[in-house]
Amino acid sequence: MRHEADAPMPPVFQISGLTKIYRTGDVEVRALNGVDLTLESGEMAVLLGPSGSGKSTLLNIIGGLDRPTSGSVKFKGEELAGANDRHLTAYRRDHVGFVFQFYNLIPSLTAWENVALITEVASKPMSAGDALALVGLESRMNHFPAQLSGGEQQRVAIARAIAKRPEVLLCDEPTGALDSATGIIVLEALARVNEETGATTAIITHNAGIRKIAHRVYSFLDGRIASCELNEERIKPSEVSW
Ligand SMILES: Nc1ncnc2c1ncn2[C@@H]1O[C@H](COP(=O)(O)OP(=O)(O)OP(=O)(O)O)[C@@H](O)[C@H]1O
Repeated sequence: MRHEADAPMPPVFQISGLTKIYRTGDVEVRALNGVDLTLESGEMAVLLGPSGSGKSTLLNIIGGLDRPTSGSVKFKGEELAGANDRHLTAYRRDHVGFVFQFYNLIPSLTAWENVALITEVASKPMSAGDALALVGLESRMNHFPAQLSGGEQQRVAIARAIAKRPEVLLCDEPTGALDSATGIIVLEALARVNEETGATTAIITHNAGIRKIAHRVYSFLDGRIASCELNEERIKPSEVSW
């Protein structure tokens, strides 16, 4: 007899046949066209592909910000595709941290206050200080965003995203606005967060040089997955050639 404890853990995300069609008047855009994709617990995945290939659409759907037209999105075995607004809001609040290209920090609050704003409403957060220390900003906690570089502001945004201890960290072009040296520091922060918190991490990028820091790379083309590679050997962000 099989005991429950022996049952294999479902992947964090199991996505199959995912389609998203945007309709504006008579114009139809098939942003995703039958995507199958898996993300295992704790893995770091890079999503690569040209502009318009569907990467952000996929990230928004797995983050519960948008709904597919058809197909299945299972989060730890639970179907999200037909979830109502309330369910999706609870899912995002409890499980998902987002990092975007632009940091969206509140200018009148310090780094610590920007993070603490989130820890105040989360159920089992780490402290704002611990979250900022994880991204190497312990000495900048009392600075306002205008007193921080772009890379430091992005690290505050990462601290804010992970302070509630999400199981999933979704990053849409997190280094898109940064020069290479700063981008590498931000990737180092993401790799450290992934290792130390175990958050399953997906990073969208246009920069193919970043692919080798991931466990797995999904390449998008025209709303489909053109290829999926597993990296047998990963490189450190400091070894990325930009
Ligand atoms: N809200 C929307 N309404 C209509 N079309 C949309 C919408 N969002 C995205 N699209 C279209 O869907 C397609 C996929 O867009 P998506 O943003 O997912 O691509 P992407 O790979 O993330 O591109 P980029 O790298 O430029 O961000 C594009 O043709 C885009 O114009």
